[in-house]
Amino acid sequence: MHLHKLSLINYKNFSSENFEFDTKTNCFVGHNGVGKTNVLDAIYHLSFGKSYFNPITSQNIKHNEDFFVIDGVFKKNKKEEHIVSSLKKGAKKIIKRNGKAYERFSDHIGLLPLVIISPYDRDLIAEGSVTRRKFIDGVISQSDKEYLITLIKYNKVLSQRNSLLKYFAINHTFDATNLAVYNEQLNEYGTLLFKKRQEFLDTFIPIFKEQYKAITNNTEDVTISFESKLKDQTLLQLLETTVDKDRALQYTSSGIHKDDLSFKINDYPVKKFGSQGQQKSFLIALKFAQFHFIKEQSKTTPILVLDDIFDKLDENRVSHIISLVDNESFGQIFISDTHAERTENLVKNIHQSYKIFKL
Ligand SMILES: Nc1ncnc2c1ncn2[C@@H]1O[C@H](COP(=O)(O)OP(=O)(O)OP(=O)(O)O)[C@@H](O)[C@H]1O
Repeated sequence: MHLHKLSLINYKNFSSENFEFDTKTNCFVGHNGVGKTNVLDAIYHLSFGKSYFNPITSQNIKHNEDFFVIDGVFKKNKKEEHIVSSLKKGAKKIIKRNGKAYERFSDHIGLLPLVIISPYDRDLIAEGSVTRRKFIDGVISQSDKEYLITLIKYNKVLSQRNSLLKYFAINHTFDATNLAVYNEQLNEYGTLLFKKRQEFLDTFIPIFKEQYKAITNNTEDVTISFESKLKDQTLLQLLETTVDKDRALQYTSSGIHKDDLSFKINDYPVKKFGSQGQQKSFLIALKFAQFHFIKEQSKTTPILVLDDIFDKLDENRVSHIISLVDNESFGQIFISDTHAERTENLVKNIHQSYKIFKL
């Protein structure tokens, strides 16, 4: 699968721009702030129906304009997939596949798998559990429709349960029967999601360890462990034991929306004890593992997007990583960098065919 053409109108700093891509490697080079990341983000948008960097879609309309259009032509299994995402200020975003608008954006997820490696990945280590859950959800959703649909249902019921808890508090009332309806539903969806997360990690963690070893060339013991209260009890039991707490807090304090991952190197948390280099290698291994996992599950080679790769690592490390990319298991790649010469020297080693776009 590859992205053949991309047209942007009023997307972030671009008024009107057209690209025709190489089936293998494509690089965007230029000074800081010229829009390299913005093009990569537009490509991400075509795959996920939203920006990677700015989730408030209306803010992606070019300043002083009132709409944007991202238009991409992909080739997948010898067929053309024409995806257009557009937004007019004040209206709802529309995503069309081959001329037909999606009723549910979630139907689009997984059609055009993509993995992005960007400086923002550091949030996976540095920030709270929500970024790690988003990572898990994002990886599984690209190859498991049932997971995504169940997650949407879970989140809807969760928000309804939270509204009910607020209602109880405001009106000084309580209705256990009413709450029990939501508990049952959360239990049904949450149990499935928990099981799928566990199954995912059973496959994913060994791939991650392999990738970390290949990237660092050493034998440090890296571990990812799944932290979930559902390991010891059912979600129904959990919700019943935390009911008083939930009423006091006016939100649901337990469930799969509290699951987390713990990252360790040689038994010490990466966040506190990992060197910068170790943290960067850890993140790249996570993303490469994501790539291989999705490829295996969806039987489609994801597009790989490497934003500002030199921000993460020195030139030797990047060359080493690129040498890992340099094989047939990777498909189309998009790279951004500020130095044209450095990028060209690097990409020559990936595939013989490449294109450099100077922005
Ligand atoms: N909605 C918008 N309208 C107009 N310009 C925007 C909008 N959103 C972002 N920009 C501009 O896009 C530019 C940033 O582009 P981008 O992040 O793609 O740069 P870059 O080339 O990747 O830079 P760096 O090398 O520093 O990462 C900034 O100048 C920013 O002001």
